[in-house]
Amino acid sequence: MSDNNNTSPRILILGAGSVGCYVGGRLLSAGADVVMVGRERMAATLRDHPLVVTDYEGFRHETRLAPERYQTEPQAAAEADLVLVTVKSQATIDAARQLAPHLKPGTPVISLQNGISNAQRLREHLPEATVLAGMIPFNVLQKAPGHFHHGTEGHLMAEGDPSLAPALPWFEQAGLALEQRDDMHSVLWSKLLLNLNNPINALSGKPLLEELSTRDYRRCLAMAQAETLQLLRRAGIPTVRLTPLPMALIPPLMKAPDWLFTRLSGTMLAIDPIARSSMWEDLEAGRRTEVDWINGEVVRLAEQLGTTAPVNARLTELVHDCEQKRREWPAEALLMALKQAR
Ligand SMILES: NC(=O)C1=CN([C@@H]2O[C@H](COP(=O)(O)OP(=O)(O)OC[C@H]3O[C@@H](n4cnc5c(N)ncnc54)[C@H](OP(=O)(O)O)[C@@H]3O)[C@@H](O)[C@H]2O)C=CC1
Ligand SMILES: CC(C)(CO)C(=O)C(=O)O
Repeated sequence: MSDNNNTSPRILILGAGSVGCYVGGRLLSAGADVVMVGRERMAATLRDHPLVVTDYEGFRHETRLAPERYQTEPQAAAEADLVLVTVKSQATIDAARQLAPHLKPGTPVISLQNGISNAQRLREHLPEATVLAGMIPFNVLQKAPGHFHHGTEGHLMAEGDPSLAPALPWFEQAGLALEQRDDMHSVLWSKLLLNLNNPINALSGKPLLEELSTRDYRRCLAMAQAETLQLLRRAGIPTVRLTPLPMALIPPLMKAPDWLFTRLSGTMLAIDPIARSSMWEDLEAGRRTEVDWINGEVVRLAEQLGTTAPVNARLTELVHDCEQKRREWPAEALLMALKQAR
């Protein structure tokens, strides 16, 4: 039972796939006024199945969605008091173009996406909205049709703005506290350091837990992260701690032998054994991936600094190759390919 006596602002989620349905389902569990906008494929799933949201701490909420709660056209954005954009980075510009004709001026729009530049790209196409960068740290897995499971720890973050005030209690009550930050650029780069595992996970073809339990895959990740940390230092971009360990200590942890890694990694390895990265899901579905907005951001940062990022550039190429022709990379072969790139 909600102890929030206020009327919920209308929260519209644009691009309701894994993250959008999970966040939407949690907000609905608190009684918030949520409309999700996504594809007919997902709308059909949610007509046939209840929306179930669960988390690693035992939370479960199940609801039969009224048809108006999951729509396939963006017109409902006209009534929105807050928009959460949860499309993949390759779909950001299209999403902005779809929102633009409908939004009331000043509507807060949070990019709840991976990558560095999504909020800026939304801002360019939504000049009258209040676009805020956001960050979702945890893994969401569609365990069964319509069942979205939040498998790892961490809480939502977004750029602070007074326009968020009416929505924040609803996030809190939904168990999805949203922390307002004034250092989102650092937060996004720190999340990106973790997302450098996405291409390695996608290329491995293995669940996250199995991939991260393989030292040579972790060595690949350490190489990509060390290259990025060096560039961030040169660019004067500080990192923030999103895991129990400071970001700078993650590459040495990744390189550790299995017995030491298992002992030191603690909650970082508390991952559902079937969970995969969102990039693996794109490759599996034959879709273009987000690699240009993950490793590609590192390559662009290097270019701005007048240098190169060969490990991240090679990972980008390998993922693009896999988008054309699917193959799985054994750990040793991937490590060799990255060492040759340096
Ligand atoms: N999944 C995860 O565990 C995590 C994901 N993230 C990040 O969150 C973001 C969302 O990821 P995720 O939820 O996995 O992605 P999904 O692909 O599961 O969800 C996005 C959905 O939006 C749909 N879509 C795209 N464009 C539009 C549009 N214009 N109108 C309506 N629907 C649209 C997509 O359909 P279609 O595919 O047909 O285009 C897809 O169904 C990404 O940036 C990701 O990196 C962050 C942390 C964890
Ligand atoms: C949570 C995490 C890091 C899981 O890989 C992710 O962001 C993703 O899959 O895109």
